[in-house]
Amino acid sequence: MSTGELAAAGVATVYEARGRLGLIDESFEPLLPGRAVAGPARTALCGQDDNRAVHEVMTHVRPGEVVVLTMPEPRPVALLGDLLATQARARGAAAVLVDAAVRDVADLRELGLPVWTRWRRVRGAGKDFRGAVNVPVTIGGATIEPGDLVVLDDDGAAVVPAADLDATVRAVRERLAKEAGLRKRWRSGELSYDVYGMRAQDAP
Ligand SMILES: O=C([O-])CC(=O)C(=O)O
Ligand SMILES: [Mg+2]
Repeated sequence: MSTGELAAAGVATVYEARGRLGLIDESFEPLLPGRAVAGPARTALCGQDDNRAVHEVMTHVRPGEVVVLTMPEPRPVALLGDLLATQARARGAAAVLVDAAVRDVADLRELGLPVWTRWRRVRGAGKDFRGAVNVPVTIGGATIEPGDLVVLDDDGAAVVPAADLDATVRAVRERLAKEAGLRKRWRSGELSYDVYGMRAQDAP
């Protein structure tokens, strides 16, 4: 399976298939709604309100990666705008996940690189603190190690540890098959309330 298969399955399915693990439990706005992406994480933990580490992490980005940006206390400060995103795009990044703000939103959309962000805000970041790149980061209660698979869609974001990828792929395929079977039944008019025995249980 390709990471594309996990992207197509979607965040909710990947999370459920893993037994409700790996949810990045935070609200993100997809600047390009409708896009679904999965790719290995390339991480930067910025200094507080500072994006020097974003400049540095661009030197590491490889094609297909999801660039993950955070800072010690996420705040609506713009870590990324069109100039930095243009570098990510040129290096072949699949997406950027920003646990802070972005700006130049119209240009980011024009660029076509899908960006998920916690806030849109113009307030600029400093360039004074090195921060750290290629380190584990924690976002929305989930720890993302560099190289872990990050899945993004209109629902939000989830992470799959690199070591769990094969097992996750199997579990996702099973879940998709199960959901396809259920969808067929619900389409034909059957009701989960009956099929799952809830009506019988709730009967007086
Ligand atoms: O320069 C910055 O700090 C962020 C920005 O607006 C850009 O990348 O275009
Ligand atoms: Mg800018």
